[in-house]
Amino acid sequence: MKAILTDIEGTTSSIAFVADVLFPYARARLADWVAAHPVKAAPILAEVEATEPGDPVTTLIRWIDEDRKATPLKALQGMIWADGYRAGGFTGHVYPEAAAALRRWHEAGVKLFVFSSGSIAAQKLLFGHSDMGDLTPLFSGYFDTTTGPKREAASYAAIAAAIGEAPGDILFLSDTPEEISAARAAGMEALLIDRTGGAGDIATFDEMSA
Ligand SMILES: CSCCC(=O)C(=O)COP(=O)(O)O
Ligand SMILES: [Mg+2]
Repeated sequence: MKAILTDIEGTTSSIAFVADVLFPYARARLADWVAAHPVKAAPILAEVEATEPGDPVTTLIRWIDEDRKATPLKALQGMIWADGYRAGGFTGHVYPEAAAALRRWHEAGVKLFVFSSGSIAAQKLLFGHSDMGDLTPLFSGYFDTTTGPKREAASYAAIAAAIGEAPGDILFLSDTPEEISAARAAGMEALLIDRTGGAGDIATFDEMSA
């Protein structure tokens, strides 16, 4: 493989970290953050209101509870999480074996990229302030849902074009079967990871180096 494209939640990082640390942090601070940053918040609130008429703050809090992968919500969450990372409130969870594999692949000359529903800013924060240290030097680029939905093949075709490699030379890793299907439909190699040891192709990144 010339490049590896990885998902975050459930793949490099635990679902529990996102659900039990990141989401509650943003949920508890969302209303105050919006009030304190009216200029940054305005375009996000307008986009939310255009999607769902009503009070956008109430909508955003419901979207967090529903784990909606909506681009404006993800942009706002990333801005709020920045405060938490910078204040040392938490570090980004990355499985030790995933961090080791990413370092190994980078060393071997494989280009590494991220594709997550979390905003690009949020991706850089998680890997930049991770339990395993600053992993951002390992990555050559980041993609989020501004490129396209993760369950649509066109998004993976667009990423391959942006990376500048043929889809068949790119390996995508994710814990979500619909994302794996979309990547394969675009011609990428793809492996489903199931960290519970269930029905995935792999359970850890170590199985890929075997
Ligand atoms: C980028 S950190 C925040 C994770 C997040 O908000 C999210 O929705 C993760 O989804 P993924 O596409 O990485 O499974
Ligand atoms: Mg995931």
